[in-house]
Amino acid sequence: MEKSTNPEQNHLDNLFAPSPGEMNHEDNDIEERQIFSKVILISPTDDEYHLLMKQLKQRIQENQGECVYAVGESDVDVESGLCDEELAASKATLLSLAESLDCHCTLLRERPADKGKIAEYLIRRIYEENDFLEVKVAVVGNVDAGKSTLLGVLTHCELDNGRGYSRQKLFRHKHEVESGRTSSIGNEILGFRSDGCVVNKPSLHGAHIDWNTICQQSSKVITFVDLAGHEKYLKTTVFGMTGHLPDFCMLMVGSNAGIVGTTKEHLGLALALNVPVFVVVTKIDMCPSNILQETMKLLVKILKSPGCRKIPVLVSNKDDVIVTATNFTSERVCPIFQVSNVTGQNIDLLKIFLNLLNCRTKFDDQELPEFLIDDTFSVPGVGTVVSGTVMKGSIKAGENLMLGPDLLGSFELVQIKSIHRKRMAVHAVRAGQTAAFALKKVKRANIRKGMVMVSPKYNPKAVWEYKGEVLVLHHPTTISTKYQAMVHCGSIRQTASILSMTKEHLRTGDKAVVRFRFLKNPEYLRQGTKFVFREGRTKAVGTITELIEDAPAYQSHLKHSHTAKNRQQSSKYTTQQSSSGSRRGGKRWTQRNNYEVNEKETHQQ
Ligand SMILES: Nc1nc2c(ncn2[C@@H]2O[C@H](COP(=O)(O)OP(=O)(O)OP(=O)(O)O)[C@@H](O)[C@H]2O)c(=O)[nH]1
Repeated sequence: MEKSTNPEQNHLDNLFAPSPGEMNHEDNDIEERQIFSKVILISPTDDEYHLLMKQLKQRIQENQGECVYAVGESDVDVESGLCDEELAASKATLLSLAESLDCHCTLLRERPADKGKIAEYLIRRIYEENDFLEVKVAVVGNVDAGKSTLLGVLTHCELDNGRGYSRQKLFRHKHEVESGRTSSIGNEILGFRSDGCVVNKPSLHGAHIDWNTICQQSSKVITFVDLAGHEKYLKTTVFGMTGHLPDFCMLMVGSNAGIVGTTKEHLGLALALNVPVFVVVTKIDMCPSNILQETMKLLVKILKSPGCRKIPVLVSNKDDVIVTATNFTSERVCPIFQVSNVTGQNIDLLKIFLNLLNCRTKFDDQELPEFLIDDTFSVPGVGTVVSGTVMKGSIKAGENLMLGPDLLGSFELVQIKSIHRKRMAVHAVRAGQTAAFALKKVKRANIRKGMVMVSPKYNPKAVWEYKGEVLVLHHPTTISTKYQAMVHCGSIRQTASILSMTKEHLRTGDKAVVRFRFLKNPEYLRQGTKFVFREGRTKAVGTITELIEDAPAYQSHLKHSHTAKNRQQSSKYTTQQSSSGSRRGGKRWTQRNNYEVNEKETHQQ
């Protein structure tokens, strides 16, 4: 079953909203024990069928469009499992339920039980043509771990030659092609149909993969945020982890090189930001088994250490994939894959795992809109374009939103000319989706990463100061007041100074409530947001606990802001020139109107 093209069928949101009749259904007539029994699907009565439908609908809604359903398993039965005939009858009921809810039902596996078998099915919503579920995976790991290569292999469905063939398809800058080293943030997409099959196909004659086709045919799209491995690009990597709001982190380790360079740093960052991690150990085709064993031993030791407290699980077959994927968000499980990009060993297991990953954050599209900007572009013929993530509500083309804060902390009303989602023109986007907006009458030079676009009803305010609960992950000596470091919070990246703290000094491992002040301009923050505070090897993480709205903008800051604004405006001319041909501006657009995010991000250190 492919994506639904029937408009009648496509009102899935309506379909998924509980109808009043259903809510009033006499659920109590059916004993709880009965409805949760393992035999309920074999031959349900009408009432039971309706209740099963309601339960399934709820599970799918709670899990953002899909769930794994185990037939023959139940908490209320003493013994689990069904015989073949019972499983077949249960499957027929499940298929009928799934079809009524416009979902696809795919068998994941059958496993032996106390009595007979248990069958696990993936029930996934069939989305309308331009809609799909989005899951973001940040790809981190040391230089040469094989990050770009694996992404090339996964998204272009072609194996590597061990000499950089696959990564050539992904590099975004000439110097990257020459050095073989990623320096910027890049995005790649892998689409899955509602039945779990991969949509991406090998590209003919090295052509770029067609995002439009992938998105149109997919029910789930995994966006990989490929982050640089080299230490000198750490700032870019931290920005990718905080600003691109990944659901999961894929930590890559070259089996022959082991846990070296930035590997631990990247793992620590993911743990600090509470992003679930899975590990992919590459190059197993060329690694002697004793070296592979050593790498695995050290990896497991680090993951189990008190700082990580993970439960490492080596994934070596489909059963392991299903168990780890279905327990991934809730448990401390850390799946480990051993793959070869050259022979393709275990790449299929990784794809099944990715297919089962689900978006971690629950977004509310009923609230007023809020959009976080993580990049800006100047597109010839289109104008200024901003890309980022819709955090709340839904946003339509033509809508007016408040854009800000500028260097003085003000917001201005702007109109959205048009919207792209994964390079496709769409009329609207909703919470949880990434998007690019073309803006009317706004100069690119006046927009920075970390700015937001929100509903005027929020009456948005920027703050110079905030308080946060901070944990120091590493500092060579002690941190005191007046200490300055870079704050990364969402897409915000600005130096801040410590004004006060609840302890006199902070050392590695210390916790305190710290009051920060931005040095350059006020920012739009939200309570509860996580942030990273770093400078060189010093690293601290925290959560914003209080926004100090009445903190003054000192005269010196105002002056600074004015000069910065003037400088920005004078650089505008150069930026616009560069966008119309020169490569120095860093963003060259090869295709008109093709302005979705991610492709080119030039911020290097
Ligand atoms: N034999 C073998 N070679 C691999 C494998 N994976 C990657 N390589 C090779 O390893 C080299 C480095 O791979 P990259 O993908 O550029 O590594 P990276 O982690 O993206 O490196 P940065 O972009 O610098 O962070 C390339 O020459 C790849 O062809 C593998 O599984 N087996």
